[in-house]
Amino acid sequence: MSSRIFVAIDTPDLARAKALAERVHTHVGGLKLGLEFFAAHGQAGVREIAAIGLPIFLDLKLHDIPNTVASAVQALSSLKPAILTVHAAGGRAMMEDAKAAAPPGTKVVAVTVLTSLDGGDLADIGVGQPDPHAQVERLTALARDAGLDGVVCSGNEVAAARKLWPKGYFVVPGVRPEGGAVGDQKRTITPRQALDNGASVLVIGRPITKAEDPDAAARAIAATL
Ligand SMILES: O=c1ccn([C@@H]2O[C@H](COP(=O)(O)O)[C@@H](O)[C@H]2O)c(=O)[nH]1
Repeated sequence: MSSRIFVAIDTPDLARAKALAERVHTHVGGLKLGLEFFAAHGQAGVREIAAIGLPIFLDLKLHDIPNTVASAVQALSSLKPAILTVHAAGGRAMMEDAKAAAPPGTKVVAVTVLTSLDGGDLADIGVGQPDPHAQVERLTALARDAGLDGVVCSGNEVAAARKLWPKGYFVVPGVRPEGGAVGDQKRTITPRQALDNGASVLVIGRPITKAEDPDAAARAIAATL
């Protein structure tokens, strides 16, 4: 079950990223690199982390017009990430073009509603339906119809999303061990509950990377699965 964990290596420090990845790599199934790391080290940095030998989840959350996103996906293709993210809010055509530009073997998944947002935040940005649950369902159906591989949502919505898309691939961040500090996350869930609700993979960052002993933290979480 530890193979269902992708650790979010969120740091702009390449040496620290490598050290963290090396420490946890035998206890997890993959490594997630996002904006913080990519802005600092680009494709060369991704290749260095990929050399450790685990699948790479490139979480760049692309969101632009279809032509720009498709070109960006094409420019990233030689990295052959296992998973690549776009924002579902970019619309159907953007998602269709992103998938068409991705290399075979890369799962393109759409972020529905960020796990750091709640209903109040959705109202602030003018989402007509300020209920994260309903918005996740709406964007899951759109991503499915656009031919993507799956979506990113919180563990609170994943059961409903999977009902709409039984064969979808569901990536769940905002995961916290029982009693863990939530930080900026607003829609959290425990690792066990997320899997029970239908997550395909879990994204876990700070509960592992900020722990005094990251490998012990990863092992302890894996033991709850
Ligand atoms: O809705 C989303 C989409 C992506 N993320 C990313 O997952 C990790 C979570 O890190 P934690 O330290 O476990 O909170 C982080 O890299 C986010 O960019 C997300 O949290 N929510």
